[in-house]
Amino acid sequence: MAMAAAKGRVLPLLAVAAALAAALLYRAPFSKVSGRFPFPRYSNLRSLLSYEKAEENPFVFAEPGRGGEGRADQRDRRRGLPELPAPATGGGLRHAHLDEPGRAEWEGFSTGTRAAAAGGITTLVDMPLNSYPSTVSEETLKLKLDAAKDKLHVDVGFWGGLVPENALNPSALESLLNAGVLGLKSFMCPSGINDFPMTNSTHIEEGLVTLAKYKRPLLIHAERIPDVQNEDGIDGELDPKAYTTYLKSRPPAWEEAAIKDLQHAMKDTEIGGRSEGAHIHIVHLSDAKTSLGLLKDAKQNGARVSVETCPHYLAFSAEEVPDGDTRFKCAPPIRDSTNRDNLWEALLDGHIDMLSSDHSPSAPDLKLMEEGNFLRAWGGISSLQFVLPVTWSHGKKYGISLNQLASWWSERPAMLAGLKKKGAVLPGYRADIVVWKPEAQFHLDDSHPVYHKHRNISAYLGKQLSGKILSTFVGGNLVFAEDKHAKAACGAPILAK
Ligand SMILES: NC(=O)N[C@H]1NC(=O)NC1=O
Repeated sequence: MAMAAAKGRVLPLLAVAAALAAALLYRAPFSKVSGRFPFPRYSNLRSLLSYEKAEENPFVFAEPGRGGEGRADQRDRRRGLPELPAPATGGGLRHAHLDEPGRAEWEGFSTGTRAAAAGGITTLVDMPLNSYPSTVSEETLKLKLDAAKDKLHVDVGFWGGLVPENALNPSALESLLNAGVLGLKSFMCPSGINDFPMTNSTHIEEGLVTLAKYKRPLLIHAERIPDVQNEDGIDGELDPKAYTTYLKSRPPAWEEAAIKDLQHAMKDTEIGGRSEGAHIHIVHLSDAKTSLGLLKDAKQNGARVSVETCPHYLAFSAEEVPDGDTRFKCAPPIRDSTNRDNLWEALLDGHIDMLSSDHSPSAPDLKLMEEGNFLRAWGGISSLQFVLPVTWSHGKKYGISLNQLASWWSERPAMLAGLKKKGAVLPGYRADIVVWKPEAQFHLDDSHPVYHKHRNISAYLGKQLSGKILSTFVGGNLVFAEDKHAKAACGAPILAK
């Protein structure tokens, strides 16, 4: 698609040209991370390029002789945006449930990637569950690729599933990894989807041995039903519409129990351990107390472990979730405001390594919005299009910088997924860029375009946010600008080699 479409009246508004992962001015604060982050490769990266700085620093994307001049065209830059030569790079990256094939009525490759493009996201990694069948074998990955054909508006990689059926079978896992999944994902509690059963610590420890050979990560949903439930646990008398009931049904003890169970597996990833070279990544941490403390200790002891949290844990608090409003139901749950502040602190201190959307929509009827039953409704937040402005809008109160945002949303997720040509603006990298106006406010009212399949199940509707996406480039192609998508779906599937 022609770059010429990027020019015109949008571009003088350019405030920040941010490859969300990339940077020309930034040193990632790895020194502040407790323990070692498993991939210190980008420790001298420079990040966001502000419009003002773009005047001083030519916007260099390509190596000379590789599809461009290697620097911005002067005339184009005066108009606000450099002409982007083809093999450049950067990229905001999120993991999300796109639900196709099999549950396309929940989301889909076309709707999900259009929402991503509109939200300034250039790369997604699709979760292995909520689609049917789950992505647990070479054959089921092939079904994913077939379902995604000609539907991708941004680049999409795939996590595979670690489930009891393949976990103890190294050749099955190898065939899935050889087919190109970027890593594996497993659950330590029921996943909500019958065809994606949970794993125990033996499955995880064995799976890690195979993953170590491939140097690809295992993402873990770390909640486990404790052997002994606390007396505060749910009993039949409590009102299922009350958010406090849901909170009691899924206390921090679930996250703690899972992480305690993983201690042996984490130790195995240390130098000299049985699965040295493997990497455990804890998805969507909510408990900022004991669970986070256990992870800090494991990192400090040399385990190869990282952890993410999600915008919904940073934007909302239990106190403000209205009773019966199941749009806010997710697992683990959104906890109280002190916990939220502690998550921000841990993110800023480097104890939480990165962010992820965990966009997990369903068909609206499964959210039981009329009944308002928190115990029976689908658990999952629908958010993909909004995660960048949400994090920015809320993070400003905690003093975050644009460069930190780029690190949490792009550099580190790209490292986790092993995407060597994404996550930075560097010669030879894919030209993945979002152009946005961080200070521009907008209201997510009924007239605001939403590209997810089901707008009404998102807890962010009605909120005032700041950070308007002006345009999104994927691999040098302008995929979204002036509230419109490119006609062609020019995103690419990403397979590990
Ligand atoms: N199955 C599924 O998408 N589960 C997700 N939903 C959620 O709230 N947490 C999850 O892991």
